[in-house]
Amino acid sequence: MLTVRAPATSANLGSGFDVFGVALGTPADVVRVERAPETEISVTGVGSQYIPEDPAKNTVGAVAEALDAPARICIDKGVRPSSGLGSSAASAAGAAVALNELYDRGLSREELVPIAAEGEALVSGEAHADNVAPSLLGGFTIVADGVVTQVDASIPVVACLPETTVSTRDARQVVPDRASLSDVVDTVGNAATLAVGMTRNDPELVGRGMEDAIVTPERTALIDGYDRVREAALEAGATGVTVSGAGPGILAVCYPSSQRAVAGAMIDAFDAVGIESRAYQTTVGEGATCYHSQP
Ligand SMILES: Nc1ncnc2c1ncn2[C@@H]1O[C@H](COP(=O)(O)OP(=O)(O)OP(=O)(O)O)[C@@H](O)[C@H]1O
Ligand SMILES: N[C@@H](CCO)C(=O)O
Repeated sequence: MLTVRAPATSANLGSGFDVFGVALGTPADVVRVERAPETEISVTGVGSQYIPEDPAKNTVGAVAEALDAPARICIDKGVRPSSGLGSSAASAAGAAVALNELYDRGLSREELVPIAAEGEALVSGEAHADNVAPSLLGGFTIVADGVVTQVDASIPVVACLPETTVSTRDARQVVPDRASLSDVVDTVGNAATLAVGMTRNDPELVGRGMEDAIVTPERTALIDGYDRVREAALEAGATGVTVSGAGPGILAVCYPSSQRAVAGAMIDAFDAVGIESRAYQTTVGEGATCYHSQP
């Protein structure tokens, strides 16, 4: 039995739609695998009742198929599905690392990115890799034209998850297919600012660079309480706030000294509109870790 911990991730970061992603210190999925004649999947943990165990419908089934690596796969979900924290991607990334090891396929983490992205194609209709890349590689990742660039980063964040859910498939329907030149110019400027901020571990630059006037405004309309939560986080000291992935999770960047206040303000703001939520106070962290192996 071989065990892999694969972290939650936050994709887009506002200005980097389908391009940027970060690995989060917490939460994470734990994926255990052992060789079997055919793939069998069992799922426990947060939201497991909503996750299919049929290999044709689970992201890890798509990964086992792509690696030609049938296995008994146990997923212990720490990342709630349809939350915006890359739940489907965490399982896929964990399975990719575990099965690559189990079957001695010898693929690098970069080579596993398109394989894990097959799982995303299964659930959202598109093999976008902006969640699987940081879950596999850690830190901050840029996926551009199929090529992944990674930098280690250590930025404090608060990921606040309301009890509501938004499916990525639905949230992709509201993405506009056109943008004005001035919005594109602003977004390029913000994305560049954010990327430099990651290389400098600078929460101010990262927070400022998350602004986006193209995709995010359409997505926030799907999240009850978004404007109130964003305002509350900024007032409590966040340097930037945006939708995490396809939502409904909301990501705030901050300095360590204001992390606790930001988390409390976000929970209170959701509470004020009658929505329960939980906040992860964490930092941009490591990629999937293979931490236990037994014969
Ligand atoms: N191993 C898995 N883990 C989680 N969800 C899975 C898994 N396999 C299939 N799914 C399905 O994928 C959907 C959740 O994926 P979705 O992309 O909508 O959410 P997410 O991964 O939490 O969010 P985001 O990609 O916005 O960060 C659910 O319908 C769920 O049943
Ligand atoms: N880039 C993807 C991430 C969510 O899986 C989206 O926003 O649709």
